[in-house]
Amino acid sequence: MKVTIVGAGAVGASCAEYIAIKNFASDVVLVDIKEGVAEGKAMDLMQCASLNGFDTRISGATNDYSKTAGSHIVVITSGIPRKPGMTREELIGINAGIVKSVTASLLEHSPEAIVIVVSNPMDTMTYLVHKTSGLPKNRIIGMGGALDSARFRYRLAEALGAPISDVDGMVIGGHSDTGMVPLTRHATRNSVKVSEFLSEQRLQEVEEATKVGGATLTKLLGTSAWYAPGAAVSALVQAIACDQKKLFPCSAMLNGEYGLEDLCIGVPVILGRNGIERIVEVDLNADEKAKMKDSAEGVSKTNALLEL
Ligand SMILES: NC(=O)C1=CN([C@@H]2O[C@H](COP(=O)(O)OP(=O)(O)OC[C@H]3O[C@@H](n4cnc5c(N)ncnc54)[C@H](O)[C@@H]3O)[C@@H](O)[C@H]2O)C=CC1
Ligand SMILES: O=C([O-])CC(=O)C(=O)O
Repeated sequence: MKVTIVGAGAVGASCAEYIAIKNFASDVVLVDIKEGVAEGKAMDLMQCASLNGFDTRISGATNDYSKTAGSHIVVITSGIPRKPGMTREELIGINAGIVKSVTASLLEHSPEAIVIVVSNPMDTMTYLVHKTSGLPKNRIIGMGGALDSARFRYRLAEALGAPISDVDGMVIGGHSDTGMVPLTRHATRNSVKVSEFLSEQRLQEVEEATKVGGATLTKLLGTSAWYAPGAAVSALVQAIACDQKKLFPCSAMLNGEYGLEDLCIGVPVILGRNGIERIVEVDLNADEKAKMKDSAEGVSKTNALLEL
């Protein structure tokens, strides 16, 4: 199983590290436009192999896509991250051009690959890959909901005073500061609804902290986060590589599901060797449906800025 990651920056390198540590892929290729960076990070990571006990071969290439040929899964993390005070949507001007050209180069050498899009604004970048690549929709997956859900579980566990392993919860909708839809009504602590433990007000605070999870870290770090994003991407890669049939919220092209059409937005999907093997339609109440509709309007507004 060969995995290529374009963008050997913070998220790309973190993703490569988690994939290697989980030891399920034979090869990981890092590609970056900055001379020597991908080669250097690959060498540094390979020098962890004997210490961390993995056999995955990690190599790097400066803009040479011939090294990526025959990849089963390709991950796009190339592009600029936001700075404190910015929204993800403000990155569209620079990142759209990068994502479009990187996708074309990747598919030239790996026409059968499944594409995972990470660069922001992620839902719109995923839509761009759909509109420009001609790939079937099961093979284009946007990563956002897996990360947002991990942050939701972190905030729920904090509020509950419970271990994170006790908590289950999911975030759907757009991967933006205002567009996320945490499904609090469905969240549980070891099968017991979290509303049995937490007040309505505390749950609202958890939802708000979840939605601005990326912005909170960007303010603290001066750039956006990379450990949990890298871990979230590696979980999606593993689900596909190992045909796990795991359920994750991912940005998927919708054709009527959730009453939405012609946009990519976070919804629960089953991931296996064919990429998105099924979109799962959760029964939403009126409030959740309204939030999902608002979120979709926001994503569509950003999509309209693309020059397709
Ligand atoms: N979807 C999600 O949940 C998340 C998305 N992101 C997004 O991921 C992207 C990457 O973030 P970081 O890794 O923190 O940024 P970074 O700046 O550390 O790394 C980006 C890398 O992309 C490279 N790059 C730029 N243009 C390229 C091109 N044409 N070809 C190959 N490489 C190119 C840069 O040289 C750099 O090394 C950002 O757009 C960020 O907003 C970050 C975290 C989570
Ligand atoms: O916040 C950002 O810009 C990066 C990102 O998407 C996240 O960490 O959720």
